[in-house]
Amino acid sequence: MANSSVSGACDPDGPLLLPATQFDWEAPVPDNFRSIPVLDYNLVLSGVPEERALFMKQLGVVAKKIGFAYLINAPVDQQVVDRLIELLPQLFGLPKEKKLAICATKSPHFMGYLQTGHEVTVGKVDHREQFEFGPDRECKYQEGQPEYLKLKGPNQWPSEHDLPTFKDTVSKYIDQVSSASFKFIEDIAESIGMPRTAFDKYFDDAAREGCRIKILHYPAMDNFAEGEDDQGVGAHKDNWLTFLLQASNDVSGLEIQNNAGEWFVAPPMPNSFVVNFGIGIERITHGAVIATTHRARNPGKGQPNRFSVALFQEAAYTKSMEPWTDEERNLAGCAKTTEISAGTTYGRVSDALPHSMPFDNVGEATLWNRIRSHPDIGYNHYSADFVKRVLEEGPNSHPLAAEIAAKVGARGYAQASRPSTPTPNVTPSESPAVSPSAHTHTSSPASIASGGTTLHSESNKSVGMFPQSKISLLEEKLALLSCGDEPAVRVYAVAEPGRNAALVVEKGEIEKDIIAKNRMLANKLEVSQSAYKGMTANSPLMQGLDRASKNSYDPVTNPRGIINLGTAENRVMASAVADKRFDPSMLQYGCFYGSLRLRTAIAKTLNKHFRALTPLTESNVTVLAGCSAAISAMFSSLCNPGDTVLIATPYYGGFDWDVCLSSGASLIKVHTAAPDFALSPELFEAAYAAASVAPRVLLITNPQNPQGTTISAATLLALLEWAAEKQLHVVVDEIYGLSVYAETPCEFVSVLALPVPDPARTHVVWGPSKDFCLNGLRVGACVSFNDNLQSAMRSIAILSNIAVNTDNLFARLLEDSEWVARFIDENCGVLRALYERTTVALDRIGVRYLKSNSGFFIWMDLSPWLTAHPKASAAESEMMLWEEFLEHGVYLAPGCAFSAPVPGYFRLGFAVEWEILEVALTRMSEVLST
Ligand SMILES: O=C(O)CCC(=O)C(=O)O
Ligand SMILES: [Fe+2]
Repeated sequence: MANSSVSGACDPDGPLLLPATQFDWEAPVPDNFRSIPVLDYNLVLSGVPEERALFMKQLGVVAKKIGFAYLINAPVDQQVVDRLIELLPQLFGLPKEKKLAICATKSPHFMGYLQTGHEVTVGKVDHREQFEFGPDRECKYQEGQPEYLKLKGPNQWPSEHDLPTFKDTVSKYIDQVSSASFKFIEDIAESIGMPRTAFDKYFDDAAREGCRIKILHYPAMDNFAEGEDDQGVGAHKDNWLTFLLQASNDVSGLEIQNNAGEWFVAPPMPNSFVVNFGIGIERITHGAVIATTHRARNPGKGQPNRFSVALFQEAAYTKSMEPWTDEERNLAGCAKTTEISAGTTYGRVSDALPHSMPFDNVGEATLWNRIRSHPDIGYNHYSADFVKRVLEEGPNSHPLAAEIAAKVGARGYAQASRPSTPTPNVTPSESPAVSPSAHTHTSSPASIASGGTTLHSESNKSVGMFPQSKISLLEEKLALLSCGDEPAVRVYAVAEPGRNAALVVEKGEIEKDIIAKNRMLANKLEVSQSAYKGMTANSPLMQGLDRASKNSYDPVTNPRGIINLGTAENRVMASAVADKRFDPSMLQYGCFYGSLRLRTAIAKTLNKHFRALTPLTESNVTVLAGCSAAISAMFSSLCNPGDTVLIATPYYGGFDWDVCLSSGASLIKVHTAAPDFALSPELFEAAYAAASVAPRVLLITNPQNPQGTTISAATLLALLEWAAEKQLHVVVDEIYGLSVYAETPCEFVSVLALPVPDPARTHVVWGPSKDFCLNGLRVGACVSFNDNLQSAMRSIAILSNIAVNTDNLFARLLEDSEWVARFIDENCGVLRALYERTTVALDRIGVRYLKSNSGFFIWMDLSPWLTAHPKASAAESEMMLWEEFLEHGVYLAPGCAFSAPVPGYFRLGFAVEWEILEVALTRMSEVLST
């Protein structure tokens, strides 16, 4: 019996195994193809029409002739994939009792662990153990409804303690690969000449929530019993669309059968997915897309174990899998390529969904298949009648099939064939007993994410558009909002006719409710409310940085990557700073609020370059690990929880964290007006008068971010006078104070250079992140003549104190005052040149922007381009445009990240090499010209 599955395996004298990357796309695909080609998704992501067309042509060949391909550069975060791969040996290495504690036999949703011997393909036991996970969701099944609704439900996770980050990693993996697969199914339609929406009708919201994955472990044959074969999974076709991750780079196992009936190996290819189509797609496309038979073999003796992760996209359970009608196909000129006969194509076997669908819908067919593979789970959780029908259908080699057949009274079952390999050793304790009592159905509460037309009634308000693939995430958030006795906020995620879902919130005292809910949720997590706010905040600045750094542009190695113009970093002058080296001897604690040496160096530098009216000494400076820490220490020292801080919009969104999180204070946003966003005491006076809690601090940034402009000395003085009258503290963040490239000197005036009316209440924050390209160094200085404030800040500096080496390094840099002066000069020259070149390009595109003189931003008004999305609100359109830029490889910071008073503004950071900036500007103009 050994190796019986190998018959028909690769003929060593057969055609050469062509390296996948050299696949000859022009030649007709021979029936006896011996490799599968590589599809590069960058051809789609590049946005270049010719490349897209090439991809579609190649995918068409794959769809019609091969059924399998490697897909590289899929829009999936490689770090998530790598993390998952890293976790797999630990997952399967969990003690047996921990794995069995989340055994799938306990789950009506077939979620969880299945040990070897519990799956059978074409009459033989598969030698693989597996975990099945899906999007975490409530089960919507209720008594009396079709049983297949029970298939979708919550996961059984290994505990966070046993496997830290596993749940998060798998959830992200499912989310991202599902999204990629939903794009890909549209690509498949396009590749065979159908509209991209041709498959849409086979999906519903539940299907689009995300796909299931099977995490698979194929043990090497070392411990196999004598005579056992190497069937990891027997020959089969998949159901619909599979994204397979071959997670062990050094061991093959997947084998594919070509159209001549021969088998060949598809070796692992790092950083790729193997995609393949199932018989569902084959059926509805009338064979225009083929489903190809494949199998997996266990690694031989002495080889490493093999891991893989299969993500199975499924059609909607509620739909029937009716093939495309003739009209649908004729419309797109899609020829009827192959007549599909039941069960077989090209003489290949199929162990999946039958081609002729004797079922009302996909859900029933899926449940049928699942129970056929796992009659024990069927018996534990589904009606005896359904299990009986499945078992009566034909032979079933599951180790418990005979026992279950007897219990449900399946007729004729005695004739069923037994496994052709030794029955795996299944002890009762490993295989949770088939208990008749488990037949009682537990009805789960209805999900809050109900669909339906009532949601669009007058009383509802749409508050956001989200890709459908994100609905499950929304639901999670909404479930949080709505938990408690009575849902205080009724929120629904519903599909819109297009490709987005709308989040609908019923009118009501939403703000108040959310605050109350947040308090409750913070209590539940036993964290403070401000920490909870931080934990749940999700700024585009963070998201953009994350996405841009994970797929960062490089002209040689990643020319299609994202160019980051959104993050406030001066990268253009970084190399000029890099030759200032660290002193490695500084390994002991230093002064927690900055060494005397560093504080002195900072004081001297600011005295000189900010032209301080009253010279600073080291006693006026407290240093922390970055300006966020400095601002946080300053506001924690100035404010009590509940205090308020006046701030003009647009402002650097990070203040939401820096100012509020530790202090418990909140921001009162004072809206300025486009196009110049000017500040005035009157503006603040109005907000002051309207505030229910008297403000305690006025926070100003100068030079301004995101505007890239300076505040005139006259305006500053007027603001300081007004604040002094009100006894407000004024904090001026001057972090861009040395990056002033204005044509006329003195366009920037530091508050330290002014005769301030209330010196004890006037404070400055400065650090080298921006002016010296040292974001990563983490140095931030609180500058103030107020001794009490200094001691308060120094007392909490230990919570985020500067590293000694950093302290030393930066002190040495500043002490080289000639170098500092030269650097500032050179930096400003470079910034000026880049500003000019960038604005010339923007003028050419026709983009309006605020004229800047400092920092390294251009605050662009892209509102004329928002009208491209008539159905969405302006704020939604801003995010859509943002997304479009990202998809075209440019990250710009959207105005909402700065609480911009009007939608449609974007911040462009131009402190990058001109060659790169130029590429980014071209990409921008491409987006704006479509
Ligand atoms: O693990 C593999 O390589 C193949 C898995 C597979 O084909 C399946 O589970 O459907
Ligand atoms: Fe498969």
